[in-house]
Amino acid sequence: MSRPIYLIGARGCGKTTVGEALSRALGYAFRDTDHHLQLSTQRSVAQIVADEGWEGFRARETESLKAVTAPATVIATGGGMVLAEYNRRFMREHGQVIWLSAPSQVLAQRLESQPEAAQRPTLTGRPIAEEMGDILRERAHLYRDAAHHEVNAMQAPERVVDEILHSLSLARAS
Ligand SMILES: Nc1ncnc2c1ncn2[C@@H]1O[C@H](COP(=O)(O)OP(=O)(O)OP(=O)(O)O)[C@@H](O)[C@H]1O
Ligand SMILES: O=C(O)C1=C[C@@H](O)[C@@H](O)[C@H](O)C1
Ligand SMILES: [Mg+2]
Repeated sequence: MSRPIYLIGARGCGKTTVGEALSRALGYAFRDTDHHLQLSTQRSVAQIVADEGWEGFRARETESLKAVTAPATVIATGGGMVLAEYNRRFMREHGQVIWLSAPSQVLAQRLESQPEAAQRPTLTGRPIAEEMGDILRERAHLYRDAAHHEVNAMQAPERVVDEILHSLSLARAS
């Protein structure tokens, strides 16, 4: 059975972009936890947070992770999926976990050119470049702990896909 592949990392690291390409390369399905939540609640992240707070959003995010988990599926996770220990353990136990890693300045530049504020409401109230620095300082160890493999997300998306495929074949051979 082909175990799911979970892509983790901060906002803007390319989980959705790379995940779609990786799923095509493998002939896998593609799911996205933020998108699943949006469809199942008919609300954006910003609306859920306004209605239920971040705590409510995080609880729904865990349900979304479980709902999309299936064999032969590439799963793009929300940037904060690793905050809960339950989610980190769930992903490691159910599949292969890949961290798309890039410096905060690169992430901030990408997000500035495509903000999508309804899906990415501010986490700290600070300007985006500062926020991404704070978020990576807080979360880098969680991404590292959750991941089976760390991949350089500053390369072109097709190179990122190749590096993931390489990591996975090494993982299978060992
Ligand atoms: N490897 C890459 N090189 C250059 N630009 C990229 C790369 N990956 C993604 N991008 C661009 O960065 C932006 C964010 O990408 P994407 O939406 O895939 O990130 P994400 O990790 O899914 O973010 P979120 O956690 O908010 O869902 C998009 O404009 C996308 O085109
Ligand atoms: O980094 C985060 O905490 C988030 C990232 C997005 O994918 C969404 O899940 C939401 O905006 C929260
Ligand atoms: Mg995404």
